[in-house]
Amino acid sequence: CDGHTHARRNANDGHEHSDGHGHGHSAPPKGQLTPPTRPLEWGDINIIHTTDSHGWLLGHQKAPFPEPNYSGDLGDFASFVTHMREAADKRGVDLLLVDSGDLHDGTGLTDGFPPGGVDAHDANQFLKMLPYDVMAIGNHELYIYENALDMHQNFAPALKGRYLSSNVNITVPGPSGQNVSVPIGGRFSKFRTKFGRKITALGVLFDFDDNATGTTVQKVADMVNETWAKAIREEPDVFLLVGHMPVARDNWPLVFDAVRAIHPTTPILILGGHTHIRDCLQLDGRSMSLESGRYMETVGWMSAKLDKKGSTKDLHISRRYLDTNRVTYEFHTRTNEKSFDTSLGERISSGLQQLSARFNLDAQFGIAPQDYFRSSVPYPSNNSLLSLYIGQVIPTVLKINNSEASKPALFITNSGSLRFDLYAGPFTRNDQFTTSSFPDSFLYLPNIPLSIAEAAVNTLNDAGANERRSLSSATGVGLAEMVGQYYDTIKRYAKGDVDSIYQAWLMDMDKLSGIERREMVNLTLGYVTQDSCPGVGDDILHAPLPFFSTPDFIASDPPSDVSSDSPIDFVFVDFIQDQLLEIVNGLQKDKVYTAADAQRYSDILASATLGIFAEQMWN
Ligand SMILES: Nc1ccn([C@@H]2O[C@H](COP(=O)(O)O)[C@@H](O)[C@H]2O)c(=O)n1
Repeated sequence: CDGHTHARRNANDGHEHSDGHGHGHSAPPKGQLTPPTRPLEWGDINIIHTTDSHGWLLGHQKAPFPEPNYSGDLGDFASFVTHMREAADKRGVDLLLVDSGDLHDGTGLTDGFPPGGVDAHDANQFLKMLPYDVMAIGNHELYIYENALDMHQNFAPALKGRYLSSNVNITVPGPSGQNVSVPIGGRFSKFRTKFGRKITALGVLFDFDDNATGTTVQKVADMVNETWAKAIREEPDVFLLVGHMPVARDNWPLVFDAVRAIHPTTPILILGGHTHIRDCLQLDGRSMSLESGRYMETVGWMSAKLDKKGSTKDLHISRRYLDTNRVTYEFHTRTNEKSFDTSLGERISSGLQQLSARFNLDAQFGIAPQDYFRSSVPYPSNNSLLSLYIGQVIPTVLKINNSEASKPALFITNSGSLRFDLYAGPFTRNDQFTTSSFPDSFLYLPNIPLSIAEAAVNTLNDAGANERRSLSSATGVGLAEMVGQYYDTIKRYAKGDVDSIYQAWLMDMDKLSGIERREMVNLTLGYVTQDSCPGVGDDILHAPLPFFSTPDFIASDPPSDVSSDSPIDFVFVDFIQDQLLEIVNGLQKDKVYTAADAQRYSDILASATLGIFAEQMWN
């Protein structure tokens, strides 16, 4: 792809943001946002969909495009929902608000809690203020038992049976003191809409296997044969299949087929998530499956015109991907700057600001001298976030107060742990969490020959490169076909590792329209979606960011003056331990390494490294 761009990157001056001087935490100017041109299509059942919000409730606050596209906060979203509900009432149609999970991990609002707190607990109080009809559990609710317990005890009850975990349980002390395994939320929900339509809803999680001890995830294939069979026997007007599972290349067809076996023509609306992409497909003419991106960058819209029971005609179903900003929201609710805000919206916005202040999220570690990008610049390069992280941040920070520091070391991490671009200007506590949110530990295997450590990095990445080729929508290879071929890929997928799918999506949009669209001066940078549903899905026409392929695993430069058979410390993040041990064991036969051989390298957690680096180097 070409790196150069006419499409706007910098909202302040209308020109490409190239060297990154002086762009910090500033409110995006509304006048620079492109307004939509097409009203939404309404049906009898309409759905507003969010997924994978990961704590991005204060909106995206950086100035360079595409960030201003997503500058609306949860309060703005709440005002949008209120106006849309009123519009639905006026039309006499139903409007449902649905979320597909992953509320945890991603910003300071969720992860910046003080000692003794629980991830996302405080931010979730604001989500509870929205009138969600159905929410489903995500894998990020399950990495840590305390988070899952908090969802079970303090979040699910607010949804009154509509926080759904059809295949996810938690073990808790029962009334008689013995441990019992119970659904984290509801198994399924049957309810009537405001205008009397019967809905049967489920909340399904993909086959995730990296969940915390004390939680269980039943395989989707087993779920459809058990509990669930009862839930679908009776015919509703609409099946609402919500779940933290991508709409393509996963197990939705199992769930869909189970319903279709009993109800061949009942409308089935599927709202998925997890891979962070915008996507839509139709499993048949009376169904639609929608996935609505990530990080509150996208609000999905689906509308279905219902016909007579038993009709075999194709249903009229539409979808749209909205950018989450006030210009979009005002356009679709026919409001303006004065009439848009609701008291609920204002309460949520100011409450989130107070939470941000309480968590000290604006505290500054240092001033980043330039932008560092995740995938819109080549790796390695001077403005690659991956290069900065593995080349400078990790080797510098992990050597602090470390008795191992004098020994030669090779550092490796998964690129998926870096979740967001790092912009020039003040680098705050919130930026630290958006860029690297996981409190993962650094472990090491001592005395690994340098050549074995380097070969392990290459082997890990070979699996990743194959995977990306397969996942490109241009080839359309399904997950099932990949089993056996890329066994390692499947294991990573089951751990929740889907970054390569998001990266493949970015690669495709750059390949298909990047050069031509970035030449168009009237377009701002943003997502360009090619899905397989009819018509154009994106609400706003954008130019895609340039995309450069990056490895799934990044390693520091090998220590200098060390021969290839010299022993070194092989330092890695614990999230990749299982894969790494398996590969090291495949590459050498001197010793079978197990988890017991992996020692703690540093007390500093991954989520703290960038802040420590910024304090030392950017002041
Ligand atoms: N402890 C963890 C947990 C996850 N990751 C990374 O996050 C990705 C999964 O997140 P989704 O939002 O895509 O579900 C996964 O690909 C890992 O790269 C991590 O690094 N550490």
